[in-house]
Amino acid sequence: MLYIKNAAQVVTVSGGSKAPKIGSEMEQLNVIGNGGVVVEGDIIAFAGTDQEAADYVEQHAGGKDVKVILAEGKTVTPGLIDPHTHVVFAGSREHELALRLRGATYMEILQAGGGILNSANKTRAASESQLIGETRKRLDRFLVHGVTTIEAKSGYGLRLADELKQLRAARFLHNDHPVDLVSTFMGAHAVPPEYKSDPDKYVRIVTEEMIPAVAKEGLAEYCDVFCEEGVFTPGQSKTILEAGLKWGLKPKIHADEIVPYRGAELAAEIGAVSAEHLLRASDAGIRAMAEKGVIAVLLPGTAFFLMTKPADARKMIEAGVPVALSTDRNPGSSPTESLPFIMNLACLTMRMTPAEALTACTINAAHAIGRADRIGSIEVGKQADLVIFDAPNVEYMQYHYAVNLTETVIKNGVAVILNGKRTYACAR
Ligand SMILES: N=CN[C@@H](CCC(=O)O)C(=O)O
Ligand SMILES: [Zn+2]
Repeated sequence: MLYIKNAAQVVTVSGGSKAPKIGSEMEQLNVIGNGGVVVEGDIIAFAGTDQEAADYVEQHAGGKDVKVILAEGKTVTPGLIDPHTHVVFAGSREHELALRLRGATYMEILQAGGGILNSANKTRAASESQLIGETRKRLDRFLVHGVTTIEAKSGYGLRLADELKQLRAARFLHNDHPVDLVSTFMGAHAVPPEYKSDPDKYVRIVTEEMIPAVAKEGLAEYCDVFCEEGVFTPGQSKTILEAGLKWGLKPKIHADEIVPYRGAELAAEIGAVSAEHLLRASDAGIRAMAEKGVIAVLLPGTAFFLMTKPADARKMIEAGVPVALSTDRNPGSSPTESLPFIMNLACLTMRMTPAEALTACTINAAHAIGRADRIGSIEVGKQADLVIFDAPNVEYMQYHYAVNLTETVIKNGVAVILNGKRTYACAR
């Protein structure tokens, strides 16, 4: 039995397990002041005031060993969830930052054969074990920032064997690392150079060869596509996502990131689980997403790193679109594992409130990856994924920005980071 004792705040984010929180619900964190949480095995057994928690422990411990973690002056939240990453790749692309600072745009770099295609070359050349080693370090960093579950997309293989290699690396790490990974197939991340003159042929390879192979091996739950001018058209994107659906892969879409391209509209039309980026989404697209309950996964770190205006989170929340947040961890447009910093940016650059930002990184993020029945809130019976932040309240977490306040991380009932120190065998 594990007893987190006397926290300044236990921020449960309860009440959203059936449907994502929208509008003013995103503000409702259901905070317990002077709270306690009790974990039995890997499950949350009790959450309430510390007095109630102490009574629960007395009544239920029954001679069992009780490990107590003191949380005085601290804030306890659900484990943070990142619903959009491209974490499995080889190498890095720091030279592109210098190019962009000298005036090149992200899309110009891609169109010249760099960007995603640069990472694809490195990922194709890497062995599965090399990919696992590089990705493991990134997962270690996610964990020290309080992130206990992430979504992970393929899309740096861009040919069958290498897409499968990425997804198998993700599956291996899901079983081998404390962070849980939920996989998405994104063979349609870019058109590889060998199909530059015939992108439709590549679309056919994605739909007729890659999707069936990924589905048959059970390597992904979702299918995603980069629907963007100069990458995949809305028509090609629809074809790919419908092929995914036929094979049981639920649709997600990179939409309206660089230019308005009717991606939000397409997400609503095909009933996507989520549409991601949305920096240039149209008003009609936002309305359509709200009507269909499509989750907006917003990535303010990407706008920050690409030095451009972020998505209009306020408009989306006011329209009733459920909003989630993510790092977008990838080597080109967002090389960070700090989801807490993304929450800071959501407040400081998109005017989300501290409460909305936390909802967006917990229960709404859980819905975006189909896990809201098990994670995303502190409720009895849910998986014991919890974080203790060295902050007296949620507002403080967003105010003391760009600093890692994560102190202790409980994953499946085990303190994998305890007072800032890893307790599991890790890469470094
Ligand atoms: N925009 C497309 N894909 C990624 C970036 C991938 C990369 O640059 O390597 C994103 O979500 O930002
Ligand atoms: Zn992305």
